[in-house]
Amino acid sequence: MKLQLALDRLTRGESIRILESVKQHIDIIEIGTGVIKEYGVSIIKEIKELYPGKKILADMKICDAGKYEAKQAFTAGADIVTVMGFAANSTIKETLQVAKEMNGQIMIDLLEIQSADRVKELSSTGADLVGLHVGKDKQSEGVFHTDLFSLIEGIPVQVAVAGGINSKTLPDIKQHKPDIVIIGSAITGQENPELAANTIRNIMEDR
Ligand SMILES: O=C(CO)[C@H](O)[C@H](O)COP(=O)(O)O
Repeated sequence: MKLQLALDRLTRGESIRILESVKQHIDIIEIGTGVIKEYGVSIIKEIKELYPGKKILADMKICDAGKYEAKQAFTAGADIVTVMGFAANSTIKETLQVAKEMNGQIMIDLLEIQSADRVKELSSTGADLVGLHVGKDKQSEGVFHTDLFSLIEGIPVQVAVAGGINSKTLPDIKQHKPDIVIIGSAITGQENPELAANTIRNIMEDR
């Protein structure tokens, strides 16, 4: 199980300060959609250069023009790029093709996808990593719940989980053995992000 730190709604300086304090606890650095919109894809390049040993996920949330936008992120140094599950199959396939050519991977964000048939269809494109995700705005109705795992049951995909996950909800989520746990605010929004990341890592590792 890998820990992905989501850098959302942060400045460049805040992102780097937090990364410096939590780097020993995390496996994947997610550069959030809003951060990329604020600074452009150059922020991907900058963070990859600062942390060459970490995988970088660029949360591009691609929903169209897949080839062009995936290329932008991979060229800047992303290892994984997100594409939305509601995008056209042609977008998914083109993004996947670029990932293969550029030695990268795509994560299909299942935000608002409610049909397992759609997940099967997505998996049949050859994509092998999906994200079960409760969006920031929808978190006011409830954060990530383990019921969401039913969406991928029996489908041969690796799974990431995201959406308001914290040290209290993680133990239940862990029982479902997700491949990647994505955590943003429960680390970046804390007074002591290092302590928060350490606590989460300890739960993940049964320490
Ligand atoms: O993709 C995202 C928002 O679209 C976030 O990265 C993801 O939801 C994790 O952040 P948080 O733990 O704060 O919910």
